[in-house]
Amino acid sequence: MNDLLERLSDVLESRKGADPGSSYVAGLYSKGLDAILKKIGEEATETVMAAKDGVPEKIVYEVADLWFHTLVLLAQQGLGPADVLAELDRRFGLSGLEEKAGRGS
Ligand SMILES: N=c1c2ncn([C@@H]3O[C@H](COP(=O)(O)OP(=O)(O)OP(=O)(O)O)[C@@H](O)[C@H]3O)c2ncn1[C@@H]1O[C@H](COP(=O)(O)O)[C@@H](O)[C@H]1O
Repeated sequence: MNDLLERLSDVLESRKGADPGSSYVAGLYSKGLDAILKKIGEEATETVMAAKDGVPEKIVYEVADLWFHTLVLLAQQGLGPADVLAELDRRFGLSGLEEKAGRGS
């Protein structure tokens, strides 16, 4: 589970240059950055609507779609989940909460 984002990211990387008709991700890459950004906008809106509905399963489903499409964006930009996790880790370290949680050195 811990390395799921990395494994998924590897799959997204492997779709680069693949036949656009062979996979959803390859098709999205072939449409370009604007198409990826449009999907992120749509999934963000669907997440908002799910939260307004207040159905937990719907929220999880839509957030998964949103996370997935942001991972596609990162891959398309030559980035990956490790870059985002490093930034979150940096902020967590800055907050001082890391030491309180017993993780600090
Ligand atoms: N996790 C996902 C994943 N989450 C969501 N989606 C796709 O994202 C789209 C979500 O868009 P919508 O909800 O708007 O549904 P839609 O109307 O079908 O969307 P469009 O086709 O119109 O864009 C759907 O087509 C989903 O199939 C995903 N497609 C792929 N993955 C993962 O990515 C890997 C590679 O996928 P392929 O490139 O398809 O092999 C797979 O092994 C999966 O693990």
